[in-house]
Amino acid sequence: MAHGDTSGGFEKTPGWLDWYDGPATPHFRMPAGAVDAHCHVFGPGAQFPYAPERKYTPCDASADQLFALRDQLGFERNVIVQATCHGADNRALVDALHRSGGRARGVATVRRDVTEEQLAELHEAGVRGVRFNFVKRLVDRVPTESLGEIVEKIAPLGWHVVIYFEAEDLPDLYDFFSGIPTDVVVDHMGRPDVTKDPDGPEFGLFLRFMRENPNVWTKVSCPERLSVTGPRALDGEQHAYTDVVPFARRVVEEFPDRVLWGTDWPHPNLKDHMPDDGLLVDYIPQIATSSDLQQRLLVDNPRRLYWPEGD
Ligand SMILES: O=C(O)c1cc(C(=O)O)oc(=O)c1
Repeated sequence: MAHGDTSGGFEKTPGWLDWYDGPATPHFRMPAGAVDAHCHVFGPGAQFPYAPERKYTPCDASADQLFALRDQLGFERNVIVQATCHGADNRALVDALHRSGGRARGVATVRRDVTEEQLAELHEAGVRGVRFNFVKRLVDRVPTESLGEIVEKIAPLGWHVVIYFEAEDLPDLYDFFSGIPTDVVVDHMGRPDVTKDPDGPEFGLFLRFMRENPNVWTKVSCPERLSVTGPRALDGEQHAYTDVVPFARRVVEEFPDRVLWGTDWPHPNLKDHMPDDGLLVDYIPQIATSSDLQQRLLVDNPRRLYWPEGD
């Protein structure tokens, strides 16, 4: 089977782009102990079926393939985030965590009726957070009251909440997000429209959200998703996605202790290209321009959040 096929009788969403096979070895020298703090596993569908309520059907992307990429890129650890194509069935995630030998932590999706026993099992496997998704093309909206109940259940475990939303929805969600008492991690900088001014009101609201809420962190990830003018991380490009750089650099410099970075492998739902993950790693020094900022972004911050107990 080719790397990107989907097993178990599932048919990929038409136009699906498979993850990039044989990525370049990055030029960027990763600091020791670096964490890829946002990546996913898909299936394999034959073993871990995709959820009936999913909005897309991906190619398979297994834990072993993820760990091979980790080694190739020079990361030591992963934070694996439950992908929406698996709904609240966390079995593929938990299996990947078990296979990682302690080198991965997880962020799960749970429903309001999740039990203490189920949460304890997830914790034992290495889960340290739950993900709330507000991107309409990915999930049906869950009422914020239900999410509030979930927060009450996970807070005693010391978990945090990962939120995924688009910039235009922040004004409506601002108060709900600001009321979450645990740590909060925003996926992909709240998806700014990078054709707008980084000093303008839209990104300004996101920066204000981070300033006003010291418990809020963000992943400065996914330039390949946010970029409009590129250039793309392909064919040896060493300065990819320059249109996203001013946004990410701004966040890294103002909040150096509350930023994380991840590959987002296997890059669900990209429409126009699939990046070479080696060249995507070479984007990092454009946004974290000193070894001190790189150390915090890639090592110190993710370890504080996901391995606070130390090694
Ligand atoms: O923008 C996306 O399509 C996307 C989807 C998912 C997911 O399906 O979980 O996760 C991401 O981080 C990004």
